[in-house]
Amino acid sequence: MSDFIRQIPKVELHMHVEGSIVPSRLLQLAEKNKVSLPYQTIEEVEQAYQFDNLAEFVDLFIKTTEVVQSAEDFHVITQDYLKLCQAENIIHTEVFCDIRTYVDRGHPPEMVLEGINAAFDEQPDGGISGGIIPCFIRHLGPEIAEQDWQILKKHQDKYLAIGLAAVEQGYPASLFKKVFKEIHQAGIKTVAHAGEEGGPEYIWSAIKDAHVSRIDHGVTCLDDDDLVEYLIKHNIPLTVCPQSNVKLNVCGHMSKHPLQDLLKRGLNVTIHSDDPAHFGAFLTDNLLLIQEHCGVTDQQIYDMTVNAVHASFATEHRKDAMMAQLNQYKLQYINE
Ligand SMILES: Nc1ncnc2[nH]cnc12
Ligand SMILES: [Zn+2]
Repeated sequence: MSDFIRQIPKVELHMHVEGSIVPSRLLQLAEKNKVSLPYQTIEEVEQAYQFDNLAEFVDLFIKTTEVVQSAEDFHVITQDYLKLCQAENIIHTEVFCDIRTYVDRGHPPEMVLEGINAAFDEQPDGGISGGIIPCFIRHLGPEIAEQDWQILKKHQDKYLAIGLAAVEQGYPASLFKKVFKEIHQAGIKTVAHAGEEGGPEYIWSAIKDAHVSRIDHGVTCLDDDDLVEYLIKHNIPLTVCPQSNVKLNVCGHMSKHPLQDLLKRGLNVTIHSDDPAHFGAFLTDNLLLIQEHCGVTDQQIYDMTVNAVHASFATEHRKDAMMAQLNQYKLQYINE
């Protein structure tokens, strides 16, 4: 069964690029850039990656981003990540980043956008496709998001969409209504983390106030039948990250994850890794874990991958090519 998961072409839509920095690269960048970290060995880094909740995680996440200090560093971490994608047969990936953390440290925003894009640009024809989704850091509030938008406005050819991430509780998308209206009017697609720790009202707000094409996480939608109905009617994808939900105490053990309930209700679910290095599970691991602990079948894995192709911001032409690749696996494994 797991051969199917390892071999099927995959699509990643919810992955924060600094969350893919493996401990060895983290330590190497810290040494190169003379950043003093509270851990010296790979084991110490791994031990530090234990979290009680999202706020605690976001705090550590932002601290570890200090090791990334140049476009070349972003280039290298994205190259590392794309190599892992190749090994997992991830054929398309849309990576989150934020510019604010770096702008506040005196770096130009181009450092982030151009560093990451340089790695995508090196992909050969027919190689891994994708791009960047810069996110506002919601706990910094709407004024900072507006400043970020003024920067991002000038670089519209360098990203696929704009997102909203970081500490959710107390920071609904409604606070960012004005800036998201401007972004929407500029014809730029949006996504937002919602319903990770926050309740259904955060998801409603992401839909109504941030005009999102996808909800990142969205697992708490099950607490509101009207919301579930709305998400189904409008076919709004939920980019669900099972291992992240376990590691950040959203759902307890993986066997308690609400994934099968989301699927039974007929929601448009896709599966992703969020911060794979921090949570110890890249995309393939997440798929293996849900198969083992949530009873997810190969057919469900296939269907969620098809959902991810359609939920992506790839061109229609690229989506057709991805579907052609996926269909081969359908014939091989599902129709047998
Ligand atoms: N799981 C997550 N939720 C919100 N913001 C994040 N930034 C990195 N990982 C995140
Ligand atoms: Zn996330």
